[in-house]
Amino acid sequence: MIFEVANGCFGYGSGNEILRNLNFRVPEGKILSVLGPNGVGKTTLLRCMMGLLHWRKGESRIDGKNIHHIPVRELWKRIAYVPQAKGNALMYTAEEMVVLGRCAHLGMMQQPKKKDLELAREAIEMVGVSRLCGKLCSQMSGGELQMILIARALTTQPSMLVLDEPESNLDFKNQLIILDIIQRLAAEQGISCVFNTHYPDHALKISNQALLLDKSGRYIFGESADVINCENMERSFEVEVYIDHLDVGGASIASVVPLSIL
Ligand SMILES: Nc1ncnc2c1ncn2[C@@H]1O[C@H](COP(=O)(O)OP(=O)(O)OP(=O)(O)O)[C@@H](O)[C@H]1O
Repeated sequence: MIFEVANGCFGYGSGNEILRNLNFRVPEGKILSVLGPNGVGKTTLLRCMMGLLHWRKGESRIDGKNIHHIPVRELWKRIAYVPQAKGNALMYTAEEMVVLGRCAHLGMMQQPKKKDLELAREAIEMVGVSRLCGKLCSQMSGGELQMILIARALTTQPSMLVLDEPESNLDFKNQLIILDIIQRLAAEQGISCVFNTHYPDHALKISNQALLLDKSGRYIFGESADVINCENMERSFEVEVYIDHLDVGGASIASVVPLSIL
């Protein structure tokens, strides 16, 4: 599946445009990271991309087709969204919450079948949180709920996974688990992934492409290593940035360090 935004413009209500003339494409099996300062419009961008908010101008396309011309159920079979883990801790157990990922695949009033439950359990195992199966989401920590929401998205078996700051709330190990899952889904199953992040190191580690927003409404889109450089990061975040590459066991790992406020 090829996902595309053509001339996307958005502002809330009658307010100023916060996203202006966005043009980018996510090819099948590629990973796009979205970066930018707090409040610049990253979550808004994800929501516009998926049609949860309407572009003022422009459109989102899947394989060349405006997503608003795709039936809703069909769309949510193809896209799975992991919102930030806050405010949606309903009275479901972890397992029930993850099975909800199968909703778009079930008919009206249809109960999940054995296969749906198996897929849910596989996803729970994949993210390594089987111990949480019977626990109520309302009684989970932010990080635990985040892992469950990611499992729910995997249960959908989407063509594209959209994640809003998937590593926030997570400890080092769980951050690596999630980054590894995203990389494997893309490489092994051709699933495209788009994720917002405040960790440029993570973007450089796993994303093929990056989209960097700044508060003036400008953006830079391209290969991650070209976009996430000192000059662009300094202009977007208004901080002095140092980028180093650590040689660890023959692998080069990028480290992006904020030095001082400009
Ligand atoms: N429903 C809304 N109505 C009006 N303005 C909104 C609404 N939701 C968000 N905004 C504003 O739009 C701007 C972009 O918000 P958004 O949540 O997309 O930013 P973000 O880049 O994801 O931020 P963060 O990094 O802090 O999560 C912010 O100024 C925010 O206050």
